[in-house]
Amino acid sequence: MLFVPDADGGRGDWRQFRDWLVRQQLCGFRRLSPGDRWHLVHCPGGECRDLGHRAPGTSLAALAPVREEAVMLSVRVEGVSFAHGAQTVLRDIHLAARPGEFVCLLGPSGCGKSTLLRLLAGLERPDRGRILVDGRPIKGPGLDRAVVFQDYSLFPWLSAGENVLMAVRQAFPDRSRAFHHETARAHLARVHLEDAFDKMPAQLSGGMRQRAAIARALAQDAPVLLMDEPFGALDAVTRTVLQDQLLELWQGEGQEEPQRKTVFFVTHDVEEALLLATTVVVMGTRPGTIKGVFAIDLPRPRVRRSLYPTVTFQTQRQALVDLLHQGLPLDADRAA
Ligand SMILES: Nc1ncnc2c1ncn2[C@@H]1O[C@H](COP(=O)(O)OP(=O)(O)OP(=O)(O)O)[C@@H](O)[C@H]1O
Repeated sequence: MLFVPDADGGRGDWRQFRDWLVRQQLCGFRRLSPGDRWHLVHCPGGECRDLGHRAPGTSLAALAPVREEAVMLSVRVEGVSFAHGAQTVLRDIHLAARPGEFVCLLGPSGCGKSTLLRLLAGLERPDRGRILVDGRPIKGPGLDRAVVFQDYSLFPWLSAGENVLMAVRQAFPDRSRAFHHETARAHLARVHLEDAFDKMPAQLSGGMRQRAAIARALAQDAPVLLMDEPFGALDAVTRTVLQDQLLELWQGEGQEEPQRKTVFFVTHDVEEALLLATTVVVMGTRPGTIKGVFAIDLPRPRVRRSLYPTVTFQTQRQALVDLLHQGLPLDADRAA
């Protein structure tokens, strides 16, 4: 399942090839009608041309001259490098995500996952390269991107409900007070916190705080959701419950990917990445670079009890673990 394009440009399984082309910003994709096969769409000068269905093994050579803007890209990271003082943290990162893609950034501690997320959030600025959201270069934090961190995601001086209300007011400044309250309550109910509107963050458990933080992020109504190890500080049981709830919320937004939010989710947990992601980006360290990109074709809805024992899951898990440990002073077999 691992697909790292070879030097002469990507042969292999069609879906992997398709995803790779999108990531290289050579093409965009769309369904021409519901239930249709995916078609490759090439947009010279903004005018879309349907290149039809491409068979497995299509050579990139035939498409190599196609370098125009890709359609349907939600987020694009173009040649981003970043340093903290003399320490280069990220070097020449290229990434692209379609609307509704769930991208897990997976990598060892210190490889720059959180830094990349902070750059996507606009909390840091790249030293080189740029990041585009919906085709526009970002210049700082914006309402088009909601962020959930491992901690500190709620304002401690506001109740859970007021935290969510604040986001609703920002997203819908022209709507009525009643609408704001109703929407905030509805978002809390989506994460099963209907009774916590008046509770202060300090009165909530870690899992409840993160659910409230997710409710606040969803209330922002942003097309892009950035999550930095949101369940990292939680116990194993709460973590699995929240993973499932996050999947439900994300999938509940629509049957087709473009109707869902584009999610970037930082984790160092391989199983979490496989459970959640449509795409896993594996990062390497010193300095942070991208080692490989996996398109995760596991069926949805993903139910861990039936998914984990399958050969496909185990094979993909092992491939990710091997790639993660490549070049690290660890024995991959023992680490698995
Ligand atoms: N504010 C800072 N000042 C200086 N160096 C920093 C700062 N923040 C992060 N770094 C360094 O940048 C590198 C990448 O850090 P980052 O937190 O992005 O990694 P990470 O992959 O998210 O790690 P982890 O999984 O442990 O959270 C690390 O070497 C870290 O020490």
